[in-house]
Amino acid sequence: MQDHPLYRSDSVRELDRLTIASGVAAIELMRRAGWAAFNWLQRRYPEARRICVLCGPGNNGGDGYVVARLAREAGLEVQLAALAEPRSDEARAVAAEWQRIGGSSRSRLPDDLDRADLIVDALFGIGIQSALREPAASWVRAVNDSGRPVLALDVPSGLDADRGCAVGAAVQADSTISFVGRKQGLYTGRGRALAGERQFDDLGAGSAAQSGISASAIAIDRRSLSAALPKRADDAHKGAAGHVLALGGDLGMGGAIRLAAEAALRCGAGLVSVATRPEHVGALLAGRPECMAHAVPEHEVPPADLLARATVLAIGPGLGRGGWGLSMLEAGLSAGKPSVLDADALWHVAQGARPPKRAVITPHPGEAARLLECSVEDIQSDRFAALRLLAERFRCVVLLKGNGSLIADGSTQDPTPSYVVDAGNPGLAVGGSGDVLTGVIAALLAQGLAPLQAARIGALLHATAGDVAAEQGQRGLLPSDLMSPLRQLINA
Ligand SMILES: NC(=O)C1=CN([C@@H]2O[C@H](COP(=O)(O)OP(=O)(O)OC[C@H]3O[C@@H](n4cnc5c(N)ncnc54)[C@H](O)[C@@H]3O)[C@@H](O)[C@H]2O)[C@H](O)CC1
Ligand SMILES: [K+]
Repeated sequence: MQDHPLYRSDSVRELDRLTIASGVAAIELMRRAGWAAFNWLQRRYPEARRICVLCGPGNNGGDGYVVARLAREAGLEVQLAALAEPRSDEARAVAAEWQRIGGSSRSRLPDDLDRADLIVDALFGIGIQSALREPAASWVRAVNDSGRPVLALDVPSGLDADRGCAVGAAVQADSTISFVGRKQGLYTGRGRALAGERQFDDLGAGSAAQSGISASAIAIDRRSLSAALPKRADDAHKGAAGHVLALGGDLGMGGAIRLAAEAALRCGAGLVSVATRPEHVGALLAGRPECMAHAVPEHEVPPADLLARATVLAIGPGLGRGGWGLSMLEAGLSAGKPSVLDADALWHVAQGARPPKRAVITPHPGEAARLLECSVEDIQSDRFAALRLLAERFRCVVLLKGNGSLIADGSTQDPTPSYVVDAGNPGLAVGGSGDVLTGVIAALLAQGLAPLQAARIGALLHATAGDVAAEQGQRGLLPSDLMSPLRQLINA
């Protein structure tokens, strides 16, 4: 599995401290950071000639002085502006090395920032915990307004490296190179967007695991897929891959349950049944005859023998918030089977319905806000904290959707790490995309994956399919466009 451990800033500081205690001088770490950043600069921006390095008062700024010196020694045209004098001994030392080779440092932002080929953001790293004060905030806004590519050192300045949010102004980076430990806040929410392309260098620091420092989360990407997918035996028969029963599709929302059912088929479920409004049965069978469709009129529930035959339930796509939807949900929950609860099923959960232990709930930030009785801003201001609260409250597997979806398992006593899906793009933020995800996870549950694994791999599969589909453009990406890449990836 290509899993990357992610850390909170305090753990990275501890690793930093242990590395220094092991005999690597702090200035040596800073020089290594500068070297790693300059090497990345040369690889990623080979055409850049005019570099503007912006240094802050802390050690992030120190990294910037090293980059400026290396760039000047390599013959690039380098301007350096310092927000304030460097504060630590090591930052002062590398600033002196910059001056020794003739480098100057102005205290005002260059007024020709927009003529730089590249801006190096060495203003702030993991040392901020609140909205940037002035003049830092104005410098950050000027950087973003310049329209020039930005290489951020360690963390885009202004971003909270633990929560993945920016309370005030924050740099929009083209790429970010982080040091020593990957910061969790760069992998989800706004942090994933602000970081741009991420690069990492451990600076030769000891591995966190060896130092007893535990990861706060684990990032999984498409390279994790093939090892984790359920394998199909050569003599497999359709019953071996389970039977998904999808419940939903209230009046006017027949497409949602169709998308979930088709995604379940495309991801290898052996049998897929749909229980939906009578009005949708004809169209559903015409469009996807591989499904079995059962009409559930008003005031009725899915037949007991159908619920008994299903191995997995997918409840929620187009379910609606009325009595019909609630009775469908209650019938499904009474079956006590591994279930995926999404969309309006979560609305009913917010009203008091309880997910079973072997459930996966898949709220987007708005649904999470309703479940936790807070605002969407609260959710997005610390997605990791929101995930833990949801897992603890509902005691099941939670998939918090969004840029860098998060997964945690609240059904066990011992806390499992949070998983971060390092894939996906804004093209997936369209109606129907969540219905497809519900079908994907249901298919993996039906093929025997445990709820946590089905949620992790299902979310990764769905996001990666979105990245494949987005190769033809993010705009106009329809959830139906995911079906073909899903089929390719599930057979990878
Ligand atoms: N282990 C590693 O990852 C390595 C880290 N290095 C670099 O060092 C920084 C962390 O340095 P630190 O001095 O602790 O913090 P910053 O450089 O981020 O700056 C903090 C600086 O900023 C001032 N400040 C704090 N809050 C605000 C605010 N809201 N508005 C304005 N100013 C603020 C505060 O006074 C501090 O002086 C890390 O990110 C790496 O880049 C090592 O060099 C390599 C190993
Ligand atoms: K920075």
